[in-house]
Amino acid sequence: MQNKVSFLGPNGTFTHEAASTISENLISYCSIQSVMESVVNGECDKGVVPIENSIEGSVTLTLDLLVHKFNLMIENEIIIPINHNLLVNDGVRIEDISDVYSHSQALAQCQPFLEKLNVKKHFTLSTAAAAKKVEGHKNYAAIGTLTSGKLYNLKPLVSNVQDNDTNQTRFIILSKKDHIPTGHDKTSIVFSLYDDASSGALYKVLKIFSNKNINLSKIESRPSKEGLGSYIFFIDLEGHRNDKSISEILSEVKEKTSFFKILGSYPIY
Ligand SMILES: O=C(O)C(=O)Cc1ccccc1
Repeated sequence: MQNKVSFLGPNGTFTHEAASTISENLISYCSIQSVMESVVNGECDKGVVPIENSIEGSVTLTLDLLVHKFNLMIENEIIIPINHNLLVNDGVRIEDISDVYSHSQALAQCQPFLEKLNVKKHFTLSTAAAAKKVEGHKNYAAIGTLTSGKLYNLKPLVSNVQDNDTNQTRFIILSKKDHIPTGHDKTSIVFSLYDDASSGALYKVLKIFSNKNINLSKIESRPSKEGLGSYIFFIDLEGHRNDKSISEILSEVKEKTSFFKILGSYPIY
């Protein structure tokens, strides 16, 4: 069947909720990497993965895989509010809980609540994988969506356990191609500098954007994995890579950097 969309599953994850807003033809994969693989090998036309959360910041695995492992393009983005629930089996009281399972981002977003609970924390590949694991264990709880609670026979013992009421996550839709220009787009790029240690090296690249009045909506650095002090920079800039002015700017950035990759142009959400 055409237009299959993969997502970080199993059913009941936040990514499932995000992916449901764009398609009914969804296929669940158990890891971010396997979602990306499904698009590369043509099993699916698009894949949805989380990339950034308003409390916890970037999903670094997604960034690293896009830079180092897969040549995929960001075709669009989806932002949804995130409410976490402490999910338990029927009859379980808060004092029964010794272990809490969830995705690393979810555990981090609920840090103050979990500290008060004083429980052991365990990472799973997704929040719904945690709910699945907890089903039937009276001393375990999961952090996740109400949907995953329903799917895996758990009840929300406490709702809205995240650190902040305005918790949002940005998901990206990955494809082999990015989006055609719409007039209201942004472009995600990643690059590294010839010499991280030389003074003004990053400034010289950023100046290319500012000279042409191009607004940057995100800048973030990650280790290049080649040694301490060596970084790669992720930048989101306003405009589409097919706009003449943006394409000239990107060529200039490419010339002045030792590594350069366009992750895609797509509509601003
Ligand atoms: O595990 C999930 O449900 C996901 O979709 C990843 C995630 C985890 C926590 C917040 C947002 C997305």
